[in-house]
Amino acid sequence: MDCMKMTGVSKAYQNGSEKLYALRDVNLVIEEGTFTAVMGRSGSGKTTLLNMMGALDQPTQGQVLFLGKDLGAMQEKELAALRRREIGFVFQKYQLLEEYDLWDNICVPIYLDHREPDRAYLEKILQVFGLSERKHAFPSQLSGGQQQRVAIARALAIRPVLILADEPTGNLDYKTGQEVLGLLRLSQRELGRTVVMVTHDRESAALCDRVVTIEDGRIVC
Ligand SMILES: Nc1ncnc2c1ncn2[C@@H]1O[C@H](COP(=O)(O)OP(=O)(O)OP(=O)(O)O)[C@@H](O)[C@H]1O
Repeated sequence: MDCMKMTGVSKAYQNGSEKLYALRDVNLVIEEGTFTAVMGRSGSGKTTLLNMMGALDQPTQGQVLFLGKDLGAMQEKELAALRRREIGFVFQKYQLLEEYDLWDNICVPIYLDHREPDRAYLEKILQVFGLSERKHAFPSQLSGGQQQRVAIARALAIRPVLILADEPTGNLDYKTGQEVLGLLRLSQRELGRTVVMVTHDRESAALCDRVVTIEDGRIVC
């Protein structure tokens, strides 16, 4: 099944009397269980595309289907539930909560959904991610690479269908970035998640099943 299907998606901003297109007539299918890289220059529309996929933003034209459901036809409440349950987000700047320890950080999306964490599953993720010993550390006590691993663990905690990662290795050195990429790859291969990742790095993109390149809001290949 298609995880995501975009048809004729455009996003326009009114800039005075001019219209600025962040996305233009994008047609894109992301199949379930695949790892896709999104590349393009600064300002080409990568984040806008990811935000559309994550139901964080709505197109001004066109249709976005997630698992066959039309996001444009859903109420904000349903969209919020979908973001909480089906989509894991990973950002360049980790976005962990400083006042919570590692364990609580990864449980936040579960608490927000008023569910009980599946301890055994989360312990397993932490073990695979090499974080078991640091469960009670606070974000400020962790390295950048460790913080990004926590962010991926948090994204996986809800067992999402889709993981959206916006330059997840952007703040990391080469080796740590490769480790983080490896964990995203593992999430896809071993856990069957669909991953879409924005990256500026050709080498990282080469590890993906597919590379989508955007130029000036259009998909060029
Ligand atoms: N809220 C907004 N209002 C007006 N223009 C916007 C808004 N958000 C984005 N844009 C414009 O849309 C275009 C695409 O932005 P987007 O953030 O998607 O680019 P990007 O490829 O992710 O860039 P970067 O690599 O620098 O993060 C840019 O020209 C940007 O200035």
